[in-house]
Amino acid sequence: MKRIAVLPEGSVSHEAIDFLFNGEPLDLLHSKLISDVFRATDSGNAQYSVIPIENTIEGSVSLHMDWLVNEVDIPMQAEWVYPSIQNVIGHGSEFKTESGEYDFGRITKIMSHPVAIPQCQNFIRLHSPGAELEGVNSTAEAVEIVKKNPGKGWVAIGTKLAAQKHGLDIMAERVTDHDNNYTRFVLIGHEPVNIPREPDHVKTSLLVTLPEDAPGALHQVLSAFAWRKLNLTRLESRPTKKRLGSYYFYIDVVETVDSVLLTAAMAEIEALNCQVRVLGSYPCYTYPSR
Ligand SMILES: O=C(O)C(=O)C[C@]1(C(=O)O)C=C[C@@H](O)C=C1
Repeated sequence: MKRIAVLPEGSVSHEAIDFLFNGEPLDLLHSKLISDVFRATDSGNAQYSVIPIENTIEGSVSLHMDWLVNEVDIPMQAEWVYPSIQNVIGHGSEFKTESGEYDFGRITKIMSHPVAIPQCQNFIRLHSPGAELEGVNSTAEAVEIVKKNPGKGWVAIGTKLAAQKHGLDIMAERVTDHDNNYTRFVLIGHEPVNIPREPDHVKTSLLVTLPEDAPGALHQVLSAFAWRKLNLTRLESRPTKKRLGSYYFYIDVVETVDSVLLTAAMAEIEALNCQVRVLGSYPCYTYPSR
């Protein structure tokens, strides 16, 4: 059985891992902190770790991207896109009016993962503008804290799975600003993973560092992909953290690192005095739209 490190039971990450492995029995090692999820595979405690890296509404989860690049050296082995369906969860009786409706104006505090709170801005602004917002380690942790603190007017934004686990009420369903709210997850590990399903495509993630003060260097890097008609699906700059104004470029290419075209493009980029690091070459899966 595969041993996989993932955020706590009832987190979006936990829901998402089931989809990737299609219900295959897994030995899940739940960790409260994403840093421990990373460390579990780094230390050999788990074979793989589940890492959320991008969200439709919030964009890159920068902290997780930075960990992938700077704190560990574990290749990406699979990617999948899964809907982040968020709900308002609490002790419903605290907010019920005489007519049996929920009065969201009575909410004093909304807790969730810092990536999940901005996904629900419209709902919060409209229904609970006075509520305090508090970011915690995961949506699942938020639900657990709310469960342990009845009578304070606190609610969590999280999954139905977490509400069920803690026996709390779902006071409002699907409260994200956009219905098409998806999260991109990667599975990192030292061995390729066997997923008995055809992928939608295969992708390679590269980290490219340009030579200093070289005008047009990024243009030349992009040309190496462009004239080979290699399809880029992501281009993002992140600070190298070495000095202000110094960046690396995170590039996703729909192609495997074994392809002649991609290997040639990488050689061309290296010949431009750029550093190229392969973060992984892996199959990608998408959750069928609902
Ligand atoms: O807190 C969770 O439930 C997570 O799985 C983490 C995470 C993230 O880090 O982006 C994953 C997806 C959600 O959209 C919000 C939070």
